[in-house]
Amino acid sequence: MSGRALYVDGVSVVFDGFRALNNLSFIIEPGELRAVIGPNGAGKTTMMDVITGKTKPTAGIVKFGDTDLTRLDEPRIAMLGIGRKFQKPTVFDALTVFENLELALKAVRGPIACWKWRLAAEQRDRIEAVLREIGLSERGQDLAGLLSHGQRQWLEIGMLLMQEPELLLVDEPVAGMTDQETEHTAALLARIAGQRSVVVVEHDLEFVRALGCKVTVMCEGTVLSEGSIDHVQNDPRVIEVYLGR
Ligand SMILES: Nc1ncnc2c1ncn2[C@@H]1O[C@H](COP(=O)(O)OP(=O)(O)OP(=O)(O)O)[C@@H](O)[C@H]1O
Repeated sequence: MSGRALYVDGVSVVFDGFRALNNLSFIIEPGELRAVIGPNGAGKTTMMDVITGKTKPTAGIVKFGDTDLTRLDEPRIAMLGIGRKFQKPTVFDALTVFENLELALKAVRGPIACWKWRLAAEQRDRIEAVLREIGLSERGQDLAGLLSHGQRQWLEIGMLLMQEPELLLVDEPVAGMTDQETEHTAALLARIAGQRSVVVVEHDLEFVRALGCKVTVMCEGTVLSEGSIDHVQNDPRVIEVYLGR
């Protein structure tokens, strides 16, 4: 897999004297799937805000390949191929599943290109490929409003995939999902990583185990532990601040 690695090195974020991130460092390799866990207030959301340009670090380096992300604003970072999925899906209920994906494709093309927009065969194929990837091939012509909670989350992941991100940040994807939907989501994220890097922030440890990837444990704005799920679950420091409570 060619592609860019994400380097976060010595990053601190200080809000009114409070250190939300404190010398945070990690590397995400191209095509890697990584889970990030940690107690409330550990700095997970702030870490994603720094990568996407919503928050500027007080100190440290954030690079995507050779590009310094700290110098770019949010739209420029998105255009570089860094996508973010928030917890709450933002799909359009009154449109079909297919139309939602079509809209995500148009969003990439920009307003002028959309003016003359015609859905070429190539783009139709791309939408159908994403429908297969997210497991919604049978639901393409259904209104998004008819989807289950889990299916809506997968559709939103599909909408991000239409933009062909190189790095996808996913915030608590399985909150409120059934066990079966959770399993499906783990398989989906494991499948879509490889062609792109995927960072998943999640509290559900069974889901994290199902992802079968390296886990970073954050606490008080920094990395407390890193390794396989078995490694971090047996790390006494992790047990003390996170698992043992
Ligand atoms: N804009 C802000 N101004 C001041 N403090 C902030 C701001 N944003 C976050 N914080 C604080 O920074 C700390 C880290 O918050 P963050 O939301 O990144 O943690 P988290 O790990 O995502 O938590 P959770 O699991 O609850 O979502 C928290 O103590 C929070 O109150």
